[in-house]
Amino acid sequence: MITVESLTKSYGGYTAVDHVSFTAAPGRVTGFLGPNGAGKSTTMRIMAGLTEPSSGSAHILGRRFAELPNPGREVGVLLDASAQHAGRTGREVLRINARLMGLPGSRVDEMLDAVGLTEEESLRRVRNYSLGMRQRLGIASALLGDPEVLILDEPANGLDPAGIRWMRDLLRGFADGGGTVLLSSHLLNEIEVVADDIVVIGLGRIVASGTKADLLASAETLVRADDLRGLHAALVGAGLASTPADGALLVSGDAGHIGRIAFAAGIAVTELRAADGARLEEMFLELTASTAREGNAA
Ligand SMILES: Nc1ncnc2c1ncn2[C@@H]1O[C@H](COP(=O)(O)OP(=O)(O)OP(=O)(O)O)[C@@H](O)[C@H]1O
Repeated sequence: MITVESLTKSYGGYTAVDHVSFTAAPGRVTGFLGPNGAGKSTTMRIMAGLTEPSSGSAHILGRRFAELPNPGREVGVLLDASAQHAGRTGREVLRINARLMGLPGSRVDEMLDAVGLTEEESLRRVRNYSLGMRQRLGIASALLGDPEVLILDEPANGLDPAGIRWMRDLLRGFADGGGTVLLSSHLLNEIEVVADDIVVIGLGRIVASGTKADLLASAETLVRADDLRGLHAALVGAGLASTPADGALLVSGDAGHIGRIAFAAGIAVTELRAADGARLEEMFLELTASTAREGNAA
């Protein structure tokens, strides 16, 4: 469990994180979504004890990071995959971390295997790793101590589609085993495929949070029919707002009501479903645009 309460971080006069509150629950993958510069990394750095908050708190398993008796055994953190020692081999990086945590050397092989780094790759120096390989190594480091909580900042960066799928399965398995996963991304699609809960941040403030199902649920229904014009007229005639969109209509009304109006008008419907994603995607696009206007977009 991660609990963030009214967390605020100011740099000079600039508030990078502004009264941020949310929880990430065990057994669930929580996606931390926001455009570039929204405050995701700052929030996660505070969670991992690397940055002091100006006010508010972040607790992992009920304690601040600095108060955790053996942090690596309780929380696995991946903040910047490129920050690993470039002159060491991947295997050395893991071996040193394992020793620091009092873990047997066999754990290193288990983790290399779990993240799909081969024996030969593990003997290369990290400076010669691709970004995707660094991410895998970073995830191996985070998992090494068999923690209950994972905090991963943009772990999908640099992974190819097969790698993203692998990571999704890995995080799903971790959460299904009772673990807490918080992962950040600036890409809605990345979060959408893996998260159970989503926290959206923009310009340092939480702008939405909830289950993915709730956030993706839309008040609108998408409907298609061969006679789209006729259906549009019938819906508008019945007092519903109907907007033509890409060979379909987006209608503010529930599917049953729309189906009955179509039936009464003698129009065969070819598709009728909740217009998923629209609300979150729109909100996220607006956020990205407003951030870009502030000149913060990377
Ligand atoms: N040490 C610092 N000094 C001054 N400003 C900072 C510092 N660290 C972060 N910021 C500012 O705080 C804001 C939030 O940055 P942060 O790295 O947390 O965003 P992010 O959501 O992780 O973005 P990205 O997706 O680009 O990684 C940015 O405007 C950034 O420039």
